[in-house]
Amino acid sequence: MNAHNDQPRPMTFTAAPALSGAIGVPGDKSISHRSLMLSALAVGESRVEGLLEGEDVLATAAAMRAMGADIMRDDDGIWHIHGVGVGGLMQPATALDMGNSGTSTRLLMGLLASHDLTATFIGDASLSKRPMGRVIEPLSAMGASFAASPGGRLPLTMRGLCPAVPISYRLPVASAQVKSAILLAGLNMPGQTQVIEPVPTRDHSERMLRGFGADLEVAVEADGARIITLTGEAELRPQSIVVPGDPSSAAFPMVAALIVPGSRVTITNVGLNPTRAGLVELLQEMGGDVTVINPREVGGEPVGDLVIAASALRGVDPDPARVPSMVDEFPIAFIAAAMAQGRSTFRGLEELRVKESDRIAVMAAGLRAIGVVVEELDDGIIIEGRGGDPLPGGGPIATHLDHRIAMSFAVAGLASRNGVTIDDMRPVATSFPGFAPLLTTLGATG
Ligand SMILES: O=C(O)C1=C[C@@H](OP(=O)(O)O)[C@@H](O)[C@H](O)C1
Ligand SMILES: C=C(OP(=O)(O)O)C(=O)O
Repeated sequence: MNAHNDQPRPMTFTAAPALSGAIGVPGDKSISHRSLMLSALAVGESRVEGLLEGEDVLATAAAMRAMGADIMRDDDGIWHIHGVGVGGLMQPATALDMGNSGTSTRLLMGLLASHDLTATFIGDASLSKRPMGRVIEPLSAMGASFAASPGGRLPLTMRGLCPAVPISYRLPVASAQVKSAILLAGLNMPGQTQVIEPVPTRDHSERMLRGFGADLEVAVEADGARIITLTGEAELRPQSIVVPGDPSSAAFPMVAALIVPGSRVTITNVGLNPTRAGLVELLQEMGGDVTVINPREVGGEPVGDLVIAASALRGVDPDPARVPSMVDEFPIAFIAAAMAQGRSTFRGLEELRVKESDRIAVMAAGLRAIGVVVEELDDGIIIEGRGGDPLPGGGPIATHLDHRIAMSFAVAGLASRNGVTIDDMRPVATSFPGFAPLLTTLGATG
């Protein structure tokens, strides 16, 4: 968004002394988007504490305001949202600028598909390359119509239909964004909307829809497939929401603490929903000393504090079945693998090619640039671990407008001999404002 209009902001991260201290990370991005969207559909005032104030979430806030919700932040950092009721969104006067955010785009396409309005979605160069056909297809079956750029991409204009037609849809790709788009569309139509997910993906939409009072049921089949049924013409009640810290953001200081010798770091208030916690498990399997303390529930989500101590890591071959539970954490997991003893083989990662960047190709190029031996596969990567030897370092790493690439190589720099230069740190503001200063509070030099 606006940060992308000025000049690239390169930065070099260098070998850090042992990291230490206790930190918190900003609010969960997925839950923050959904908090704003669902609050905007409830009649009355909702209150959100701990909302992620990153560019992606601010794009969602701006879109909801443009369609009639009253959204303000008070001086204590609490967000207050006065919703318009299910079906009450207004025609936006101008194009909705989704910036870099796939979640904003796909969830809002769903939300608007069952409203009698026309909306145009635009985004930055990264978002404009990402496939929207995966939501256009089911939403078209519900009656919405689309004029998209070639390949089903942004900019696109959609015309919603009210009343729309409920569908039963089996997800062809494991995607919480597609699942959520369909469920959000289902709120404003008569009858039952059903999504069948063969592989479970993050379930924040289900938890939160229920929390706001929607009639939503989940049945689990013998083969593990989940059948989610939402009854439409829902009435949502305003809520008071506390957003837990984002496990996808905690991933970066977590790996930093494991790979910088002598480190011991505590990260408080981290969301540990099992559909999101795959990285913690993977790092433990690699020999990482990661302990969860004070497990508790915050706002309907499991949360805990993580205590991490530097560890000698071992290579892994993770089961592709766990990919959805850590889909955004692979770039930083690759950095952990680069420091481990032995080879790691990651497979089943084809979805990584359609994130903010092609995360397989971009990570492979970046790892090579800092002296790691890798082999890129169609659906993954093989990484030859350095057995704890510092990474040689180098750069500048091309981040391609991808926040997670920038943060992954920043962490690599902390365990490098000669430092790692990132070509542009601006994208980090989409999900983790304050990332570099937070590393500095742990003792990193940048
Ligand atoms: O639903 C969500 O909030 C998200 C779902 C995932 O995307 P996919 O549904 O494309 O896997 C994830 O990569 C993204 O960061 C957030
Ligand atoms: C893939 C991501 O987000 P989005 O799809 O919302 O752009 C991410 O944050 O890693």
